[in-house]
Amino acid sequence: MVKIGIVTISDRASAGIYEDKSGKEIEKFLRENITNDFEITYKLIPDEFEEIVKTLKDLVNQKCSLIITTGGTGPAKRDVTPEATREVIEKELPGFGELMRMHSLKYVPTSILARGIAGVVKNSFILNLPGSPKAIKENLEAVWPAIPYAIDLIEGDYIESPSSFRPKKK
Ligand SMILES: Nc1ncnc2c1ncn2[C@@H]1O[C@H](COP(=O)(O)OP(=O)(O)OP(=O)(O)O)[C@@H](O)[C@H]1O
Ligand SMILES: Nc1nc2c(c(=O)[nH]1)N[C@H]1C(S)=C(S)[C@@H](COP(=O)(O)O)O[C@H]1N2
Repeated sequence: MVKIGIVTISDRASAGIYEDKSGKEIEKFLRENITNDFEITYKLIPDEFEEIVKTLKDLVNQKCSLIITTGGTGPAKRDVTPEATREVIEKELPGFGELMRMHSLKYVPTSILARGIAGVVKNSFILNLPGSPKAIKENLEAVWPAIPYAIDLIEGDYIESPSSFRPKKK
């Protein structure tokens, strides 16, 4: 079974001030784009560096092949998701952040403020998305096609997804 972690990082959603719509948007996207069975571990935490690091490490140790975070990627004082992610990953994959920002400019000029990164550690691929619910699909539609193959390369679970791309083996 494919294991996936969804981590919503939001002071206000984690305090119950508003409902976490962004985590639900990630789940919706995955259900629409993955055709084999998968199970989701969901976490809702505040913008606290140590808590983010611990949550990501726990999901890596639980062998989640894909871990998607939402929130805490901007320039505000409490936005520390990229820093916490960098603390956990072994290799950064800069193309994902570059493409997400380039693609998001079509939707909103302030997408230049997002600092989300992607990277790999052990058999896990970690991706940061912005916090706004509408940003989820806008970013995932750009980078999703390369994610299942990236997970193949780190020997994670095999994700079946007609909307993804795998280079043909020679
Ligand atoms: N998980 C979420 N669910 C629903 N709406 C969200 C979520 N995260 C962010 N938003 C919305 O997107 C807007 C911009 O996101 P941003 O990450 O700046 O929120 P924020 O103000 O930093 O949230 P917080 O204080 O909870 O960390 C927020 O004002 C909020 O309306
Ligand atoms: N596609 C897309 N990207 C987006 C947005 C959006 O609405 N759509 N919001 C932007 C805004 S306003 C901010 S501040 C940054 C960082 O958001 P975060 O701090 O919630 O992670 O993401 C940006 N990227």
